[in-house]
Amino acid sequence: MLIILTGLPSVGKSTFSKKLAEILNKLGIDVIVLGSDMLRESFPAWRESYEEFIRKNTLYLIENALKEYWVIVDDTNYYNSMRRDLINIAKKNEKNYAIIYLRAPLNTLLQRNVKRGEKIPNEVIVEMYKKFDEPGRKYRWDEPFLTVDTTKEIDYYEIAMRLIEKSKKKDEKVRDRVENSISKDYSIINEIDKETRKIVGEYIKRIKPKNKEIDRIIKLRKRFIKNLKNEEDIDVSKAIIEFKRLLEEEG
Ligand SMILES: Nc1ncnc2c1ncn2[C@@H]1O[C@H](COP(=O)(O)OP(=O)(O)OP(=O)(O)O)[C@@H](O)[C@H]1O
Repeated sequence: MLIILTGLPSVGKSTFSKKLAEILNKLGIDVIVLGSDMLRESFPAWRESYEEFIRKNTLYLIENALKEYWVIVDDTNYYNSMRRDLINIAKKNEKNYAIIYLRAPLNTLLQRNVKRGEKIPNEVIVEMYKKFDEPGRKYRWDEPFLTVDTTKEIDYYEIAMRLIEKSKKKDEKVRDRVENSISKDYSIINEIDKETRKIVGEYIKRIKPKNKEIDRIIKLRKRFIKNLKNEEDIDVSKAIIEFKRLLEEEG
């Protein structure tokens, strides 16, 4: 299992990793916490030119560890491309993965950062906060398994149990198949949604109903789409015929 943490500096990723690893270890799971800071801090000084080496070798370490152990990635994983690289490692090795998004209000981050000596200037955190690529906002694959507010009490035991539960589920390939079929259903409903809007438009033009009746027709269409979402194996043409019949009968 690959646990991908993401969150801004000072949100509490290292604290969280350590505590979660301790609980998982107590529950009998061999787990290692890895992050790019391990390599970064092994250089006596920081240079931009080291960053590519650090990135590549952190991924290399993670992939090798994942073959044997659970891995918690203690990194900011600021861009969704970083999370995607990690997910690809999990998939390649047929392991489950879970993104855990740690969050806290900006003020809390700044206060914690000052308290630990402001190694990163507060202005940098403010800029990062503004631009942070929140997990799941753009892509479904990037959706967090859990979002943890680090200003509240964290139930590590509950989190560990949920991760163990997830690790027992079928591998990512099966999950991908399920996700693909969900997105297929979604695009079918979209198509029916568009088509029924057109039908309603033409119907209204033809019949010229009063305002009150128009409202009822609009509601009828909405209800039809809503009910469709609970159905399996939706057929576009059958659904359109059914909607036209409904409109003629109840419209
Ligand atoms: N849940 C929490 N409640 C209160 N303080 C916390 C919490 N988690 C972490 N802290 C404090 O916030 C500071 C930053 O924590 P930590 O090093 O775990 O953050 P981080 O997200 O790993 O930061 P970075 O990305 O810069 O390494 C530390 O001083 C830590 O004691």
